[in-house]
Amino acid sequence: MSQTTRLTDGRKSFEVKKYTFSTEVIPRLSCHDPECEERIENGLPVVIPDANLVASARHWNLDYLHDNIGDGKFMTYFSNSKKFKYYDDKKCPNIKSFKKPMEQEELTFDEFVKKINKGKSKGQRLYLQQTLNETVGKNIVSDFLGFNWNWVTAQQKKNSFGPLTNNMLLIGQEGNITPVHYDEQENFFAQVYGYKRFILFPPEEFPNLYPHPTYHPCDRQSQVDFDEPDFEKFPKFRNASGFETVVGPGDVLYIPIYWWHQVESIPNEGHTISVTFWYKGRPTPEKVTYPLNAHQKVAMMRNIEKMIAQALNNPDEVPEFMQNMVLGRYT
Ligand SMILES: CC[C@@H](CC(=O)C(=O)O)C(=O)O
Ligand SMILES: [Zn+2]
Repeated sequence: MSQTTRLTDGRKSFEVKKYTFSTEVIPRLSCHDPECEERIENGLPVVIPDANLVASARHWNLDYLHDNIGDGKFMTYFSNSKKFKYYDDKKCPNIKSFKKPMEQEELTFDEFVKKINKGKSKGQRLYLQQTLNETVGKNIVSDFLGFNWNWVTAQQKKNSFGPLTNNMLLIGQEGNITPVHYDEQENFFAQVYGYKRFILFPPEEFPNLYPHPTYHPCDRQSQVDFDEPDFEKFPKFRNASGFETVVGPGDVLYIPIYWWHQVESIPNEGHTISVTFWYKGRPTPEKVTYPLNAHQKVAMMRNIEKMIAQALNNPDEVPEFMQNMVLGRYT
């Protein structure tokens, strides 16, 4: 059994897997604490235990959702391992050798619950990840309208976030892992039921986490397997250093745009229910100030990669082109 370490959500403590990198604890601050506001304003992660963002959903569990969520379809991912590494279906043709790390299917909630029980016997794991939409039943609509929109909208405004893009409902089995990746949106992650471990890395850690190329189906995902890191291929991963926490029912974690995160439904703690609040990033400032910060540089690298891939008009030519451009020349 690999080494373990202990983490707490401020109420319970959990034994979790110890990885090769060091981490610091993400601060847990009241929404009334000026430091909490400052961290959000400065694009730093913070756990907020008392925002009551999804207090109106505190009664959500699988039975209640099953009886009230309606007969809509829910995107569900299937994995034969604990990992659910996201991929963009539209980019699969770019990498001929790409093997999908998981399967996906749209299920009714009833089918989802039935498959969870059936999957257990076949060693298959499920992860429901669906944007909440108008198909949900009236009780869920009422719970949704009861979210603390005053608080989260005030955060959006005072931090000049862009529009709310969506609220995704996430229902995972204990032990499920979303491998480390970054998103191009601001996120107030609300934990409704169960416990999730979050490991975060700032955008500055880009060189240590080796994301797939932008045209790859796993764009924004790290190539490094935290369980069996290939230090030959990814030597700088030895320098990785992050932050972590556990979120429990009622907690909100602010995940700043471009911050890497790995999410684990803590083993043996039952299933998890979460709701994301994703917002477009702040508008690009009129006047650029120097030096550029890390996430501006990530955005630049992404744009350059996309431009080169488009200009070459052949993903297979990009690796050689990029290597010819930098190897041995920028030492
Ligand atoms: C999308 C799944 C993931 C959350 C996440 O990556 C995010 O909210 O950005 C998780 O909870 O497993
Ligand atoms: Zn994410």
